[in-house]
Amino acid sequence: MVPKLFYLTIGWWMCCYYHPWMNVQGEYFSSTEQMRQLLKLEQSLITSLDRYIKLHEQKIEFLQRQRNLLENELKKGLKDDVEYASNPVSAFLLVNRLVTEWNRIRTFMDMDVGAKLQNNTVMPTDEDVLGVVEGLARLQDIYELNAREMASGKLLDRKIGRQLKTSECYEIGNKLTAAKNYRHAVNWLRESLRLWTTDSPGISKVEVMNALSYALSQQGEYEEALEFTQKVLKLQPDNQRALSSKEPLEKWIVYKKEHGLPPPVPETYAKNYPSLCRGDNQQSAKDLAKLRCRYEHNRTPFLRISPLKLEEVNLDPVIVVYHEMISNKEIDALINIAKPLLHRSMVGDDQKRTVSKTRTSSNAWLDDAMHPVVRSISKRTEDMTDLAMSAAEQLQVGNYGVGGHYLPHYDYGVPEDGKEVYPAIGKGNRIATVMYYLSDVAIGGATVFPHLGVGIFPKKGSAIFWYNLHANGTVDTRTLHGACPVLLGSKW
Ligand SMILES: O=C(O)CCC(=O)C(=O)O
Ligand SMILES: [Fe+2]
Repeated sequence: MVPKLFYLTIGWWMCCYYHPWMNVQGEYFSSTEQMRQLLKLEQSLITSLDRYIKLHEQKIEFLQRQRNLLENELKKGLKDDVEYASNPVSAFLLVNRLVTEWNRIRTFMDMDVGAKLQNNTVMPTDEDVLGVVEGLARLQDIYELNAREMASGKLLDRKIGRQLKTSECYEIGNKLTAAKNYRHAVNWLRESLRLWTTDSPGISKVEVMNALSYALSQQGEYEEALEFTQKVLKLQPDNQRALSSKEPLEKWIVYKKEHGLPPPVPETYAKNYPSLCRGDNQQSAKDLAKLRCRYEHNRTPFLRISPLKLEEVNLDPVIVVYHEMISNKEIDALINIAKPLLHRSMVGDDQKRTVSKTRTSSNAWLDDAMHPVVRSISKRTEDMTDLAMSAAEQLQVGNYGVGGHYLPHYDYGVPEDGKEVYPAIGKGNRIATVMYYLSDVAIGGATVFPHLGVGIFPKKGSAIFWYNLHANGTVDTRTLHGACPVLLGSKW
């Protein structure tokens, strides 16, 4: 007799997980803070997968027990099948088993265990993958990093990670190809091929060579592309991808010989920008000799009690650094207030604000009313600049992740004739900028002024100040400035 175990409805796998803290909105790649959420997401996916596996194991165990009971019954029948089949009671049991019990088993087998892979957090998207890969290519450009060194886990002579595997280099190369960044794709695919051994899991040499051939061809390197295609065909004469690219490559080689090709367009940056990012200050020795450090102690009553440590960085236009302007405690408070408000930074004016590759960071706007620390920073900024904060915008907190940057730009706006610059704010143009560094950055992340040859590296607690406009209110184009990509660390 088969016990009616199936009647015990399987309530124990009806459960639901929910992590309220995991509800970040997309665009993870734009800051370290958002990327950090992804580690939490992965952790919860693992927990959820564990649960799913466990429930499946329980389901299998249960089915196994049922199977054994049914088999015992069957064995009894087979022992004397004629008798079993002709006995009205056992005949009933047989038919009943097949109709009822086996149906239950079938239903049970199809039953969901009630656990799904949890993704109540917004999963990162292809756009995030692209963002990270573009950030990586940008870092390679600006900091002159080659794929082989990066793959070995080194960053400018610092060991920061493990050696990458052939499949990981292949992944990066492929994503760069998808981003049409063939120059970097070629280098990563070459590295993948160099690292390839017969033990490399998950990736065949043929796949790498095909990918490399394609990226090379997109760079106009048809000859080498063809060499790889031919190597593929030697290993796999019927490889479809190689077969279909061979002929076009041969044609392109002939075309290139006859007509030549336009040179590839290199990534262009404002003059001096990459070298300033790498730390090559370009002020003349004569200009540097005029710069001073001093205490500012007599402009306001507050400064008498608490003088400010000022370092001149440039005299015309004036750029200064104030040291030790904000305490670690205040920084922690500001960051904590900003964290839940962070979203992808925009560019443009009030009329048209958009997400742009020229600025990859996250930011949040804080109002004085939100917290005493915001008010106190506003007050301090007033003491520092001698400018009234009544005409200032809210405090903006920004966070850049690895590869995050802000290409050279002006902080002032240039309105159409007769129009207000920032109508939504209605306070005229941005006279000056004050920027507090709320973190150190392990490598990179400088604020640079390409026209002036000035580069300032973030130092936690210091603040920089400059005027965007001349004293007569016209714009000062020498204030072009940008935030270099963060190479290692998180910039606040
Ligand atoms: O992060 C920096 O170093 C510069 C930021 C900046 O220029 C801006 O937010 O306007
Ligand atoms: Fe700026």
